[in-house]
Formats: sequence, C-alpha cells, structure tokens
Amino acid sequence: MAQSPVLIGTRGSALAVTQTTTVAEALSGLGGFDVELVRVRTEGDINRAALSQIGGTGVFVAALRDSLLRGDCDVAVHSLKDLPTSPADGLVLGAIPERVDVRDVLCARDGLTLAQLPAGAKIGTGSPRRAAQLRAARPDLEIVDIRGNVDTRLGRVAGLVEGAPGDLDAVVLAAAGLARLGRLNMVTEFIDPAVMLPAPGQGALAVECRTADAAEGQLAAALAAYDHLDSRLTVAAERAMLGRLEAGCTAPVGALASVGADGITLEAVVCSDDGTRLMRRTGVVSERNEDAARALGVQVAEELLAAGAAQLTDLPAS
Ligand SMILES: NCc1[nH]cc(CCC(=O)O)c1CC(=O)O
Repeated sequence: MAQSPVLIGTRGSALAVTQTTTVAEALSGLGGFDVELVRVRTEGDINRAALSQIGGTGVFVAALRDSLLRGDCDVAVHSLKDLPTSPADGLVLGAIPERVDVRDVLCARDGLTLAQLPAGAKIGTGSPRRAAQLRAARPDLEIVDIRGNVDTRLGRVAGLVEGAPGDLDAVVLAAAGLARLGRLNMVTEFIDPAVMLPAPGQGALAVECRTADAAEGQLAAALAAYDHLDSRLTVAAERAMLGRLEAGCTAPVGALASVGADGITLEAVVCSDDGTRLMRRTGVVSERNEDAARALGVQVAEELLAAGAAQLTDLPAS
C-alpha cells in the first residue's frame, strides 16, 4: 500500500520555496518517503509595514507553527534567523542542515566595495543590525530603510537589474539568500565579519516538526540523518546569546560562532541604534556539545550586559 506523503510547510516566497524544496528532496532521499509542499501565508508576507514596526519576532513563523500543530503539515522549514529564540510548545527543531555562507554581502553599482562607495552614497537595508554596523564602518554614508523580497531590493540599486529604477548606490543582503536563489553574481563584496557580524543563525535553516514525530519513525530517522552537528552547535551558541539578551531578530545584535580544534568560539556585538558605539565580546568553550554551546552564549551575553549593553539599545536591563 502506498503511504501518504510527508507534508512540508513553507512560506510562498521564491527564497522560501527554493530552500524548502532542497530540504524536501534531502529528507525524501534519506527517509525513502514521498514529500509534498504545503504553502502557508504568514503575517510577514501579508503585512508590508516595516519589520521593526510589526514587532519582528516570529512574523514569518507563527502561521507555519500553527499549521504544524493543526496537522496541516508534518514539517516546516524556516530561515533560522527568523525563528524566535523561545521554543514552541509541542514542536522541536528536528534538524538543522549544514549551514551555508554566514556573511552579509554588498551589492553595489559599478562593482563598488564598501570602502569604494563615495561619501554620501545611499545604501539600503531594513535591518537595524546592518544599519548600525554600516554607520560604524562608514559614518559618511546615507542609510535608507528598505524592505521587500530579494529581487525588489536588488532592483533598487542603480544599473544592477535591467529595467529596474535603481535609486540607491548599494544594498546589503545575506549571502545565503542570494546563493539559494542563484544570484551570487550580484555581489560586489563579501563583507568580512570583522566589519559586520551576521544575524544569529544567518545562513542556517531550521526544520521544525511535532515533538512526537522527532522521537521515532521514518521521519525521525531522516531528520536525525539530515542534522549537521557543527551547524547545530554554532546556532545554539548564537541563539542562546540572543535569548539571554532578550533581544529579537530585529535588534542591533550580531553573532557568529565557529567550531574548531579548541572547541566553540562565539563573537557577538551589540550596537547603539545610531551606530556610534559597538560593543564586541568573544568567548570560547572547550567542550563541543549543545549544552556547552548554550552556556557559552549565555556567558557572552552576560559579559555584554555587565559592560552596559542594555544602555546601548532597547534591551531589558538585567
Ligand atoms: N530577514 C529576511 C531573511 N531571512 C533569511 C534570509 C536569507 C538568509 C538566511 O537564510 O540566513 C533573509 C534575507 C536577507 O537577510 O537578506
């Protein structure tokens, strides 16, 4: 008897469908079952207001989670950096696939790099984290608040996309999104994390499922095989840091962890909203497991708070 397919929930954007298709094919190959995509519209897709206005945490996620809990899908695929740090009742991160390029990138007119942009150049981003780190690196640039999907943003850069108006000199995007869409040819600079720390979880995907389905069965086995340990550890450290700061994905907070021979290293930054002050801290832990990764995240967050990070931007004080 043919089994019913595993239903994979996704947002409807080109980026979401591309990344969900990758996950669906991988799980199907590992588990030997059929899969079917289920498109879900989220608050973040419907509401065009600035992300910082509609609150940020979870706007792309809540409808997908409801759909999982109702049984309208069995697995939901999220961009990990859009996922709130607090866990959802009844759901778990069944797999974190291998992370791709974590960096932010510049897509500028005429092949320009950040250092080559002329004073007063207009650079578009909707992210307070990117805006603050841009202001710190180049206080002479004009930051323009933009949003919309990847193609809309690229179209704002003069001469970059044929037929698009192009009122800006450059935009900043995530390398991961452009790579998944096959648009890395638009990149004029991969920004060094020493200049701009990415969002916690950037470049990673989260495959969420109901808790019971992660415990046993064909789907659980496929998810366990698909999970990538080093990616899980880096993301655990970055998200624990963000969670301890009680900051959401729109706060001016960056983080980047790596796993090496010495254990897990975490670099983090909290910026003042105007980008005049950046507070950076690094921590290391020698064990390589998820509890140690989380403890590292909490420790780095507490060092930042002790140094006054909550006074830089809108974070709770303790
Ligand atoms: N907040 C939007 C968002 N969520 C995930 C990505 C793609 C990068 C990723 O998967 O980390 C993007 C676009 C961007 O930041 O340029």
